[in-house]
Amino acid sequence: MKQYLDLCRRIIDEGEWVANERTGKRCLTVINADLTYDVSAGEFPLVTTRKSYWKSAIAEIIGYLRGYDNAADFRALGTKTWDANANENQVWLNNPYRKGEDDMGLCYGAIGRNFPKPDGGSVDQLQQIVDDLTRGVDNRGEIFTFYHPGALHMACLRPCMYSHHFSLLGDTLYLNSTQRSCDVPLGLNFNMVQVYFLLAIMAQITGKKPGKAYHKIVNAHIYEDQLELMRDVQLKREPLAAPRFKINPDIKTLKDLETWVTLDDFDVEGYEFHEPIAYPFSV
Ligand SMILES: Nc1nc(=O)c2c([nH]1)NC[C@@H]1CN(c3ccc(C(=O)N[C@@H](CCC(=O)O)C(=O)O)cc3)CN21
Ligand SMILES: O=c1ccn([C@H]2C[C@H](O)[C@@H](COP(=O)(O)O)O2)c(=O)[nH]1
Repeated sequence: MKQYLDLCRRIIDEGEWVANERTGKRCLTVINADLTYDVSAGEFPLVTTRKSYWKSAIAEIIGYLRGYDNAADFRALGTKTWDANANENQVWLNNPYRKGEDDMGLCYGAIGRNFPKPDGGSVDQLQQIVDDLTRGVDNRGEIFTFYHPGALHMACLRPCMYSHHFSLLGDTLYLNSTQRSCDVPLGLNFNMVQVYFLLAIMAQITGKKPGKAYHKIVNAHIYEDQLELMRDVQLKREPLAAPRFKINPDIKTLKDLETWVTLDDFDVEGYEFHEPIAYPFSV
């Protein structure tokens, strides 16, 4: 939580204004931030200086792991966070590749679990990583990437957290996640939870101990219409004690995650938080 507040403060103190063509808004921006979550110590990085809808964040990442490409599937899992990008952005609505209502196109898991090979066919990166880690193998390239430069024009949005690289030291699993673009008031509140979750769940389904997760952010920004709420409301509040994150121990395989798991299989204990803040969202 301190890391998060420090980054928010740094953007306000040192950020530069950058015009963004896609959203038509200006963003106060810094380049490069490195956050670390000690999953072995159970340091769950949940924001306490406003109410965080952490179940939405978990639903998003489970949808990515399942390879969903449709906002309706995300809604069925428990989050509406993809509705606007799938259905309200005019550039995407005009895109000939859009397959109709709720389609998100080739983004995140839809490409990551079915990554096209130049010599034909496709690769399921996640299945390969799970198989390797389960056998105790880290080939120094256990990378789950969503970034395919030749397919970006076929998606409603380019992936923001676009690479997750897993490593084994003995039976301890580590994760390095990279994010190219970060909406700090809204997106990062979810992305921190997602990086923690990804290491915790991958350790559980591969039979490893979780170590640390390292989260690199390249472009970290606050949109102009979010600035006042961040500076004058959220940053005036004192953070509260970190809660604990619980995963149903019956989740043992990737298949379990793909088939029967719901948000009821996750819980947060001891979550104390300040009043909700409704930040504006830019489509
Ligand atoms: N501008 C922008 N920021 C993002 O963070 C973002 C995108 N676009 N597009 C793709 C996904 C969708 N994400 C989203 C979308 C909406 C919320 C949001 O509205 N959050 C509210 C309410 C959440 C809820 O009720 O479930 C919040 O207060 O956190 C958060 C992340 C993250 N990503
Ligand atoms: O997981 C996510 C997904 C998206 N975001 C934010 C970062 C940007 O504000 C927008 C994406 O816009 P681009 O023009 O494609 O950079 O969404 C996030 O923070 N986290």
